Amino acid sequence: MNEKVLSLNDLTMSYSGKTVLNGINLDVYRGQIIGYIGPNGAGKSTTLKIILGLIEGYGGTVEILGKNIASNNDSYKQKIGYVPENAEIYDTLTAAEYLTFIGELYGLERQKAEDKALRLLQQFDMEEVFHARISSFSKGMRQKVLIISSLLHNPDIIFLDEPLSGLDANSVMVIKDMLEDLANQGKTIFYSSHIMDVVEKISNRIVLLVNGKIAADGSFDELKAQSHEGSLEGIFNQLTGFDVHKVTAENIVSIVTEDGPHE
Ligand SMILES: Nc1ncnc2c1ncn2[C@@H]1O[C@H](COP(=O)(O)OP(=O)(O)OP(=O)(O)O)[C@@H](O)[C@H]1O
Repeated sequence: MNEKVLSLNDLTMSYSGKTVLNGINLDVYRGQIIGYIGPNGAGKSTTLKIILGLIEGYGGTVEILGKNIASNNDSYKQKIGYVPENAEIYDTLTAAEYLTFIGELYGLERQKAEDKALRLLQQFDMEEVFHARISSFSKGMRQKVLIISSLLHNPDIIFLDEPLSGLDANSVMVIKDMLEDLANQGKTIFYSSHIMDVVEKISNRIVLLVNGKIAADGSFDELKAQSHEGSLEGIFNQLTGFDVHKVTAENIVSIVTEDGPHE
């Protein structure tokens, strides 16, 4: 498990002169579950999109399984899975069509992709909608389809951007256990989310990004020992210098209610 699978070296990114990533250095090892957290706009999705080859014009290097992703060989993409935060999902397709299509893109044979997709959907009690259009699905059902689509090709590294969005409590438990099992099998999980109690539970390493720089990196216990806060939520608030939640909440309520009840 000491194999380095991902290496970010002095990663930088700017949009129209505004620095978004300001020199990220990070080595990730096989079997790790990285909780990648940070305030809104910190640069988490940007990091993921660069690693996935979706954004160009960045500075520094990204190595996946020892190869620089810029060396214009896309074969590394076969080894990674991605659950994006906002997915373009082809609404007019059925779950069967969509998942088979994605499976084929990743190099699976059509029949194999379809069969695997159905068996995975069955695990979420969704086999009845295998041939229904995705446009008729609830938010949670779509999310399950997305998660399945990222796993069909048995990737080595899985990137998840807010993957539990819309999932009910039972499904959340399944996904949490599934991620742990995958990591135990040597898969590497890169997990970005704002749901601190889940990140705290599933990650064996937490990386906090603030203003495009890594502000903390360690296990939950290590971060806890450094900050003397009892929860990841508390650590997050402390390390991001946010201590005005009560005042902000009071301000919001006072603005909302300032004119009394609406007649
Ligand atoms: N295509 C773009 N053009 C211009 N600015 C962008 C673009 N994409 C992202 N940004 C800016 O880069 C910064 C980082 O965005 P990013 O989506 O990486 O943050 P994040 O940490 O994922 O935030 P969130 O927690 O809200 O999802 C933000 O200020 C955002 O406005």
